Amino acid sequence: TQSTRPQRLLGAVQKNATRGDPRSVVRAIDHFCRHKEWAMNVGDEKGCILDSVVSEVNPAAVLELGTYCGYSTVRIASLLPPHAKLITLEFNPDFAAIARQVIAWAGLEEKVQLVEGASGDWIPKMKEQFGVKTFDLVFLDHWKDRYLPDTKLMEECGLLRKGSVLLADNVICPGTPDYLEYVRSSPRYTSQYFKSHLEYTKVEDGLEKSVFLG
Ligand SMILES: CNc1ncnc2c1ncn2[C@@H]1O[C@H](/C=C/CNC(=O)c2cc(-c3ccc(F)cc3)cc(O)c2O)[C@H](F)[C@H]1O
Ligand SMILES: [Mg+2]
Repeated sequence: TQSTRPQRLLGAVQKNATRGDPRSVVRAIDHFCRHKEWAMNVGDEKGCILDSVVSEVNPAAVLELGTYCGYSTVRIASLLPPHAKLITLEFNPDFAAIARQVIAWAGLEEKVQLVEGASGDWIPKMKEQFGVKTFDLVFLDHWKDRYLPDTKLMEECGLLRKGSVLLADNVICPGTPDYLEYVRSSPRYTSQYFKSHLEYTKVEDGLEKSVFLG
């Protein structure tokens, strides 16, 4: 039977990356996506911006919406201080299964909790289920029309504190117009656009960094 693209991406990691070496896992995925098959990972160019924001925030609690194959999960988790935790939500069981193996190959299982389910169902349960108070950093990279409703849900559930950072992928391509309008016009956020390119292409895209003001 035919393999799927995520399965072939995992194969490239197992073939070309060193177990326990997150950077080699990131490099193997980027090489696969640039030279073999494009896939919707945040990629190396936007990934450097992601890395700099993670390092600046130095978060103890991170939420990622949309794990896919775990590329950004590995990038973020590899930069976390000891005892910091990354919770990543993925509702497609096939993607979740691949991501678990990518995260394991990187040796980052201790820092990552992959939750199989929908953000809308799990965001309201974060406190009771995972003992989370608030998130220091949220990386949004799931369905683009869900960025805004899920942000409002996180606000309502008290998961954001003064200074919490939201970092959103794809605000230009495919685009998240309602989310962008909201974080840029709301007095409760200060927003900054990091211009870049759609992963592995020359098409414009970028990340929006929004700090919640409480
Ligand atoms: C809605 N709640 C969810 N809860 C848990 N997991 C979820 C939820 N929603 C989706 N997922 C999960 O999160 C992932 C979804 C990622 C979506 N990403 C994109 O579409 C996306 C698209 C492009 C793109 C650009 C140009 C072009 F020509 C073609 C594609 C580039 C990008 O960087 C992207 O991130 C996963 F697939 C889904 O199961
Ligand atoms: Mg993306």
